[in-house]
Amino acid sequence: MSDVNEIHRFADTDALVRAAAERFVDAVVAAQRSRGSAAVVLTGGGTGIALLEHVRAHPGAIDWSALDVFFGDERFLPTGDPERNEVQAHRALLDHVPVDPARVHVMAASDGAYNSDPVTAAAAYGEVLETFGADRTGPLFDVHLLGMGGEGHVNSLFPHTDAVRETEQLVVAVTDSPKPPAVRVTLTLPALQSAREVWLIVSGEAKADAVAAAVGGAHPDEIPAAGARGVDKTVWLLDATAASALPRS
Ligand SMILES: O=C(O)[C@H](O)[C@@H](O)[C@H](O)[C@H](O)COP(=O)(O)O
Repeated sequence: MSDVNEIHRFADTDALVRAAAERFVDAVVAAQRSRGSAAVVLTGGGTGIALLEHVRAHPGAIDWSALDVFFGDERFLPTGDPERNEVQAHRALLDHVPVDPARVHVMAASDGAYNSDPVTAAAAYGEVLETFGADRTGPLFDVHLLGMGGEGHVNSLFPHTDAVRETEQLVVAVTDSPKPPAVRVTLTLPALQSAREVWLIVSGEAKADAVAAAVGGAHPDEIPAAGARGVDKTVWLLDATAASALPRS
């Protein structure tokens, strides 16, 4: 796991999303060229979905048939609910590109296979990751995208919760998320730390203090984003306001 934070600042949210999307296309293409295929983890939230919309308009040379798509967290809601992260990701990008549906690994819906039980749904997604990892050499994912909340949450890992303290399981259920909806399924810090590169794409003044705390090495129990570290790289992509509490250098 790399201790180095790479920090990139952009004038505003539009410039941030555009740059993050271009970087995402380049990273996918590079992984496909060097390893034959790429594995990415998508995130919900404003910047994460805006990035996908930009990739849809500017897909570069991505080979959609050689891409595995995972989700960092999911809002445990019925199939097709517009608040589900995978539904938003499909609308923003996945419905519009020739991705292999068998390689889009969605988390179960609350009316799906697991009898409305998020714990079983989380365990099932953990098995999906284990099976995927068993066939792969090197880190599980090439890029794990993340947004971040004002109190430093990433995926559905909120401060001072069992989920952020998880050290064994790759996926857990959350039943009392402070950000609605309350019930969610989320990748844990050990899963995040199984990505070659973790990218935190953050915009807005309300997040500036948490950005500075995470970059400054806060404890993940206080600021979960501080535990979001890639094997090779941790990349912060920030707009000017989100970067405003960082030291100038
Ligand atoms: O399901 C979700 O809501 C997320 O995956 C969550 O972790 C999100 O990425 C952050 O809350 C940032 O969201 P914004 O970019 O909208 O602030």
